[in-house]
Amino acid sequence: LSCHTAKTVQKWFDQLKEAPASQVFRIPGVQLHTTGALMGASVEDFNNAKAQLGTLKKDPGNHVKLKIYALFKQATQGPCNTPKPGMLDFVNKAKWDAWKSLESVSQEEARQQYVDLIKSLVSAEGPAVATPPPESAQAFQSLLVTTEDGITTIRFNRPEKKNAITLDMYKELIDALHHAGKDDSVITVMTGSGDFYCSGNDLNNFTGIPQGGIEKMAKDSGELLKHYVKAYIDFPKPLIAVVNGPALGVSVTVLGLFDVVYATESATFHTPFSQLGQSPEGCSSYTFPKIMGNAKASEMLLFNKKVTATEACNLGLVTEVFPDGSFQSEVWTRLKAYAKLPPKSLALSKQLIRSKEKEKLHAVNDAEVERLIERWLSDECMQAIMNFFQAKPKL
Ligand SMILES: CCCCC/C=C/CC(=O)SCCNC(=O)CCNC(=O)[C@H](O)C(C)(C)COP(=O)(O)OP(=O)(O)OC[C@H]1O[C@@H](n2cnc3c(N)ncnc32)[C@H](O)[C@@H]1OP(=O)(O)O
Repeated sequence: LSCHTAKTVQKWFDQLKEAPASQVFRIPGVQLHTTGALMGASVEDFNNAKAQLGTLKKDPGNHVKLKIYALFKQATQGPCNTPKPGMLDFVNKAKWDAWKSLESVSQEEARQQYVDLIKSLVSAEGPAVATPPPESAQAFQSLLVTTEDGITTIRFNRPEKKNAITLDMYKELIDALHHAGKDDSVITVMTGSGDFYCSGNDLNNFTGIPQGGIEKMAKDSGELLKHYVKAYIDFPKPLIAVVNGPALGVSVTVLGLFDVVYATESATFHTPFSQLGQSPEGCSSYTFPKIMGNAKASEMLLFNKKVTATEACNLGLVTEVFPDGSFQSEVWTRLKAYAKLPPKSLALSKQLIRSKEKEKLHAVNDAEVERLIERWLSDECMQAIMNFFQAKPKL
């Protein structure tokens, strides 16, 4: 740099300080790269934090994820100058807003804040303890699946999101059910981690608009739902729901396809379809009226009536209700005894009970999915989903 005046060199350094990370400066006779080491966190710290982010075990929640996203963009690209996404593109709009809000934060400061935020998330998780999965556990992202004492247990495992079912989770559930139907267990149990059984369809499934547009998204979701419900209709062994807390939407409707439903006293059952501009699925438009009669089914499926475990038991949707305090011990003692019964006898008896209806159930599933594809494209449904996310200052 000695061949340039001090003033010129100072000007280049000033530009360099303001430059986005990784930018290359061409100065006569030299090439300078921004390294991020000028102040605050170094590029190395930043890259380490980026790598650590992928190792977090707990989902930090949408609010924090937005912050991380915005800091990352600000640190690597500087202020947001991309066009604002449309109103209905909820996820991208929220991301854009978060990035835009950091307009006045310098890239160095954003990098430092990013590193500090990731550090705080990592330390909040405590020291990493390697816990080997049980021998019979299968690897899924959002489910815990184990086989023990003749029982395959499929556990919804997104407690921080109340076990809402993402698109990938539907696929995992289909796989887990197929596997459980063929493994050497006698019965299969579905239950939830945390305080919820399941909050139904993850409403984010309908917020990002993929390539191919919303028509394709609705069609693909319809196909996925059809296969998901089919996995219950065709399930060959006794299938038991252990409803450990509130259940919503699609996690309730498929209960009509289970053989036994045990619920803890504080569980509730809610199918808010009209509220969401949607229509029933999981064969509930057929199984609910059959189980509880048209009038009671209509209260649940048309008018969003949330019922308690005891009410659901009186309606015939739930087999038995247990006190919260003894729910787990009573239910699992009973299930372990069931799993000692002769497996072939159980499977064949189930087939006798269910086979007469299979064809009908598949036809109902097809019709429900067809109606839902149309509903998902309706203004009523889009507005309802938008309301859910707008009601909360989070995604
Ligand atoms: C292939 C597609 C098939 C589609 C099949 C269609 C099915 C239809 C249905 O399933 S309809 C039912 C849809 N579910 C809902 O409408 C429930 C929406 N959620 C809620 O009403 C509430 O979150 C709650 C009552 C389940 C829990 O309320 P609570 O106040 O106790 O907790 P939070 O709201 O703070 O929830 C914690 C975080 O979990 C996120 N979350 C919960 N449920 C869902 C969901 N269904 N979809 C997306 N996200 C959900 C919530 O947003 C919080 O996240 P955050 O911490 O990041 O803010």
